[in-house]
Amino acid sequence: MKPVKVGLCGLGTVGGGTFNVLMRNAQEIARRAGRAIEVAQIAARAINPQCQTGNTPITEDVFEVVNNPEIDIIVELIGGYTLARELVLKAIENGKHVVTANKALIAVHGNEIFTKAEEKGVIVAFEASVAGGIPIIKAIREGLAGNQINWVAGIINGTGNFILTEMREKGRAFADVLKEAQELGYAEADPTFDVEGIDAAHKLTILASIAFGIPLQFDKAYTEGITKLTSEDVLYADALGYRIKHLGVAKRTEQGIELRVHPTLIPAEELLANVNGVMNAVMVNGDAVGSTLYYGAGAGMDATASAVVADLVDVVRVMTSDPENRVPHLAFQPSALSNMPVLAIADCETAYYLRIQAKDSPGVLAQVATILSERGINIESIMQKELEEMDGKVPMILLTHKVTEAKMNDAITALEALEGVEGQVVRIRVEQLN
Ligand SMILES: NC(=O)c1ccc[n+]([C@@H]2O[C@H](COP(=O)([O-])OP(=O)(O)OC[C@H]3O[C@@H](n4cnc5c(N)ncnc54)[C@H](O)[C@@H]3O)[C@@H](O)[C@H]2O)c1
Ligand SMILES: N[C@@H](CCO)C(=O)O
Ligand code: NA
Repeated sequence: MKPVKVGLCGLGTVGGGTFNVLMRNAQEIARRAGRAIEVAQIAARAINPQCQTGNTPITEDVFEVVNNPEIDIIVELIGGYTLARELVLKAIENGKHVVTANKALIAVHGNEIFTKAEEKGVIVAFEASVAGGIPIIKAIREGLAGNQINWVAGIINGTGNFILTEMREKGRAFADVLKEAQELGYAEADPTFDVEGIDAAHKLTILASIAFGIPLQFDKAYTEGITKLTSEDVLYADALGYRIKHLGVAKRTEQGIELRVHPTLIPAEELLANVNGVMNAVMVNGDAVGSTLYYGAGAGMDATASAVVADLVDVVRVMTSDPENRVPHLAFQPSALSNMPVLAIADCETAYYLRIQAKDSPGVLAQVATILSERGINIESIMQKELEEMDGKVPMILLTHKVTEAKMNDAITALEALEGVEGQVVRIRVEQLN
């Protein structure tokens, strides 16, 4: 059979990795796909120096590739929302299948893109967009198709996890570790996407859609990054038997779907608490299967290429099949997507870690306890063991039982108004994952 022709748009970290894996494993890939997969043309401005592109034609104009009639599949690895959207829509219009690693594109424009793809009978595959090399899309969309999914919780930004790990284990400075993550090719073009939780929210939006069968709703995701975390809280969390991880949580409740990304205390013995460096891990809980865990490299050249190439093999295997019988883009049939609401963060419910800077007066603890109990917030434990005592102020650390964010906001406002409390109360959500 003739080789399938691929147009590779972008030859940076992921594009370069994809090109190299396609070359290195060409025979294995052809044995799996049933046909050879050939990169017929590349569009890129910057060329990954780790790539030997040989005779493969290279242009700077992505539309030259997208409009090349020889090409069957477009691989979009340039990133961003605007040009990527235009080129993917043009590829679909031209009847080409698309493979992308671009979670920003899918989370924000996915509903439009999938609708157009379904009209045209082409596939848009996006495994590399979530958790890099981990085949999490495939696992949820296909492997868990018999379940009602209850929740998904994951460490889904490699850069952020790398930063938190290096800070905790080696005491390195935030900016220094971020710079290294950029040099290693882990970070987004704009690294605030990584450290402010936007990238994780893009990925969580995608996971929630395929887990619960809801349209992509990135604008409803609650997003909090890791930039405000202090080493003090990391130490106190350790002392309490927890680790702080940057987590994405999508949970089905009776009221709707919780969709939130934020730093989270996780009991130190939990598997997710021990996922370090650039590694990602996603836990998925289904009513039939129970909890399952998927672990692997969340970013990087070859690991991400692994997912891009797997998508290419998938597309080659099914491109001649009847579009009606393919795995739906968002796991559920497009006509069967549900309108289950995504909850505002005020309506989400978690346990909390609170750090209150109390003046060293014995009355403060009683006042704090009263404020919490008046709002039905139960205290799980209190720590005041003065890891650090400065200027007569003693940090009071509390763990609470589960409560809605709205009630906690109200309690924190009251706590901050207390005479014996200084500055702002630090709050970090706590997740038990069971
Ligand atoms: N780096 C990772 O580990 C990783 C992992 C998973 C997903 N992703 C996603 O993969 C995509 C690519 O990321 P990357 O890290 O490889 O980026 P990169 O910056 O290393 O590479 C981008 C490539 O696109 C090309 N490009 C950009 N704008 C262009 C334009 N206007 N015309 C022609 N070429 C253009 C660049 O020249 C370069 O070759 C992004 O969507 C990113 O979110 C990255
Ligand atoms: N910047 C992303 C790349 C992988 O999607 C991360 O660090 O996880
Ligand atoms: Na993946």
